This record gives sequence, C-alpha cells and structure tokens, in this order.
Amino acid sequence: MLGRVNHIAIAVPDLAAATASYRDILGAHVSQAQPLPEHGVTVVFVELENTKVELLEPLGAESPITAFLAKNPTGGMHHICYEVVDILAARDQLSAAGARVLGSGEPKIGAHGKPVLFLHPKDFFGTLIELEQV
Ligand SMILES: C[C@H](C(=O)O)C(=O)SCCNC(=O)CCNC(=O)[C@H](O)C(C)(C)COP(=O)(O)OP(=O)(O)OC[C@H]1O[C@@H](n2cnc3c(N)ncnc32)[C@H](O)[C@@H]1OP(=O)(O)O
Ligand SMILES: [Co+2]
Repeated sequence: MLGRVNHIAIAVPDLAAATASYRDILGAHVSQAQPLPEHGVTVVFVELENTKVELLEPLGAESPITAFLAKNPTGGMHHICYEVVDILAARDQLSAAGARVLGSGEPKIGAHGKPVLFLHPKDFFGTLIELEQV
C-alpha cells in the first residue's frame, strides 16, 4: 500500500523563526508560507534531494496542532506522510483492518493539491500518519 515518504512534518510555535533556522543555519531551500485554513495550519516545505520536511504552525482557533504544541512547546515531530496510489482503496482496507481514519473519512485536499487522509497515532505506534494520493 505504501509508496515513498512524501514528507516528514514538524510542528513549530513560530513558523518565521523555524523558516529562518532551516534557511540560514541549516542552509536549506524553504518554500513560501502557505496558509491552509481547511487544515488549521500554515505550512512551509524544506525541499531536500530525497524528500521534504513540512514545518507547521497553528492557524485559527480550531487548529489540530494546538494541543500537540501545548504538550511540546518548543515543537516536535508531528507526522509522517506516505504516498499511496489509491487513497480510497487504502482507506477502505485500513478501516476494515480496524485502523481509525481521522475526520469525516473523506479525503481533503492537502498542501500539494492532492487528496490526503490521516490515521490515528495510537493505531500506529505513537506516530500520526498522513496518506497522500499521488
Ligand atoms: C495539510 C497538510 C499536508 O501535509 O498536506 C498537513 O499535514 S495538515 C497537519 C495537521 N492536521 C492534522 O493533524 C489532522 C489529523 N489530526 C487529528 O485529527 C488530531 O490532531 C489527533 C486525532 C491526531 C489528535 O487529536 P485529539 O483531539 O485526540 O488530541 P489529544 O491531544 O487529546 O491526543 C490524543 C492522544 O494522541 C496523542 N497525539 C496527538 N497528536 C499526536 C501526534 N501528532 N503524534 C503522536 N501522538 C499524538 C496525544 O499525545 C494523546 O496521547 P495521550 O492520550 O497518551 O496523551
Ligand atoms: Co503533512
């Protein structure tokens, strides 16, 4: 079911400061900030040769990363995103196996304009999983 790692995400309290650290200290190319109100986050992507790192900051009162940042005030690894070819088939197979697909179960359009879904971290060894159809 799983293809490549699309990105690894880090929740941060201050996106501008995190962008500056990755750009100026680590010497990475970082994309422009992209507000995603439907997901309750603003994101940038650190573009690496083999994958991407997504830096996430809360956006709006209902952000799904607010509680995470309250527990991890300096920031922390938040999710890993795997690519899948058919996200609805993946969802149905995962649900049938007892994994909790988060939200309504219907994919939303993610940061790359492609459908995404999330799987509960307690079902996968304490790691929140994002699936992205490519
Ligand atoms: C769009 C863009 C893109 O790439 O395209 C994105 O990535 S958007 C990325 C942002 N979107 C999302 O994260 C959407 C999916 N997330 C969610 O639905 C939710 O955040 C959630 C279900 C993971 C957690 O919500 P919740 O209200 O249950 O929050 P709680 O704080 O009570 O968390 C319940 C338990 O899960 C743990 N927990 C929460 N978040 C994480 C995480 N990221 N990684 C590992 N564990 C986690 C908590 O510590 C707690 O464990 P304990 O009970 O042991 O303390
Ligand atoms: Co993501």
